Amino acid sequence: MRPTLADYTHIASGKVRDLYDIDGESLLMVVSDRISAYDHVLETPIPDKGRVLTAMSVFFFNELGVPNHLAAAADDSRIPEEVLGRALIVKKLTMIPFECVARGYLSGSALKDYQATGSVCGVTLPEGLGEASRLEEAIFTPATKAAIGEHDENITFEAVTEKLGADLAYRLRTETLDIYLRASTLTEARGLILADTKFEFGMDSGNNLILADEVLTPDSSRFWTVEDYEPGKVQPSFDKQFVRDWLTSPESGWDRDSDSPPPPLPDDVVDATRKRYIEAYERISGLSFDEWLGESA
Ligand SMILES: CCOC(=O)Cn1cc(-c2ncnc(N)c2C#N)cn1
Repeated sequence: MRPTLADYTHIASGKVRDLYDIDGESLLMVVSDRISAYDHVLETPIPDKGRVLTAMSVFFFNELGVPNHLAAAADDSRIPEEVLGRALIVKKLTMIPFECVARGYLSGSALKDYQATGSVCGVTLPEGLGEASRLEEAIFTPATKAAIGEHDENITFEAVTEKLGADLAYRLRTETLDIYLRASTLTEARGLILADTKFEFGMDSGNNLILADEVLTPDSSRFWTVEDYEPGKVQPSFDKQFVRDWLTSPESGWDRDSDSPPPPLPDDVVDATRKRYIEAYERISGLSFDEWLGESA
């Protein structure tokens, strides 16, 4: 008989994930079907999104072979039935208070910083770059962990060094870029560009650096298709473009610049988005989502 979520102590919530304490040493990371767009968490869930993103993290944790916070199998008996397939038992760590971001392409806040200063997180880039430019080599662009609703703030490697010391800062940069390079090579061979991604690390009781949080999911990364890649313009988001296009179409009746919340999504946008998440997982992992744990929504 599996426990229920009520048996665990809720300790934190993000936009789409919730964290529970199991026994002081292990946590339960629960991934919901919620989706965010334009800084809003939408009222319409995407069925199976939580299960797909959990399956993607598990695939990469296994594929990468670096020390990570997974503390049990995805079907461990301590995982409640209601979240089976979209929840993982993880080792409780002392989290490092920085987002460790690797970027192989220029987009988002990094592009804004580059356009303003010619550099990103103190890293000077060549002149003449624009939206979605591929960087000669991937860069480490750490950021502070913003509260919900706020944006992470890009900071310099020196600021990380000042806070954590040179050794740990250097290890974070090296680990982040190594994992990015390996993951982006794998995804690109399967037709998907990993433009950038965000890792979180923690320290265990043995003072070992451990890869934590979710890894290499569409929520923590930008994925574009190799086929449609065209530098110089905003690339379609592999997973969220149907949602973004509908929300900014006259059909939605929503004004992105207003304070009003986005309207509910139509079924066809929900279904197309659900299919994109599954496609991303199956193309990257080579596995069938039908084989993944839990009940399809
Ligand atoms: C609720 C959504 O926010 C997060 O999951 C971010 N977060 C992670 C932790 C964490 N804390 C201790 N040990 C861990 N293994 C982890 C992990 N992952 C705390 N916040």
